[in-house]
Amino acid sequence: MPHTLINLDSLAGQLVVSAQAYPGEPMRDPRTTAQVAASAVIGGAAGIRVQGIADIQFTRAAVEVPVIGLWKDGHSGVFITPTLQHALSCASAGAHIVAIDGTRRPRPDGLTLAETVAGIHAGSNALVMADCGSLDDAVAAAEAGADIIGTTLAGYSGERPKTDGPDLELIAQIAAAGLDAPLIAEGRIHTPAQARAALDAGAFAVVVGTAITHPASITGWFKDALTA
Ligand SMILES: CC(=O)N[C@H](C=O)[C@@H](O)[C@H](O)[C@H](O)COP(=O)(O)O
Repeated sequence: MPHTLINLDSLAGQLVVSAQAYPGEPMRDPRTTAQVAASAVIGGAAGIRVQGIADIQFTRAAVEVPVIGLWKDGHSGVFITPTLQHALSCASAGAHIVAIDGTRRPRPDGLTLAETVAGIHAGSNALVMADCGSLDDAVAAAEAGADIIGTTLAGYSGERPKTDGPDLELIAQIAAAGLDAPLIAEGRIHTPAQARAALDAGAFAVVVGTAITHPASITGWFKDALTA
């Protein structure tokens, strides 16, 4: 099956908005996710990233832009779309791009990253975004056939420090490596200036989540500023 339903050129230099509410939160409803996603598109998002099968389905129905889908299962280790079956479910739900753990850690189903990417390409028409946590991850993920490299797990997989803002050093390192797959900067991009800096560091596109779509966190930032 071809995995070319979308043209990645539409994301070049653009903003992708991640809309995710966490288990138990008031906004944890796929209809809400889709409404937030549609609002982000009105504001100029060229793509949307959402978590969960129902969220992918509702969001696909609500927006015309490419949808990056993932399935978080667990909270530690390999938890972003951890197995091939999780990934194929995301693709079946309508994700144009399936985001998966792209680190070099062992996967719960025992498959290698290359086998997982090949399985997604063979079993769906989705592209694969490898969520990486280091330069070594990114090099390995590109070699494994990932269509897109993300810095999503920088600061979360133990290989890189958890920087206050985006890990611009890593973004620059991966961009300089000249990998075959485009690089999407993701993780702790909290201001428009940081988004710009990520592009300037060599990213192909930028994902912003919390700073646009997570009101509890944003409210906390303001509250902390008032009480500090
Ligand atoms: C590490 C992890 O689980 N990242 C998740 C991946 O989908 C999300 O919780 C993040 O919100 C997303 O990556 C966007 O990043 P930020 O919210 O920092 O802009």
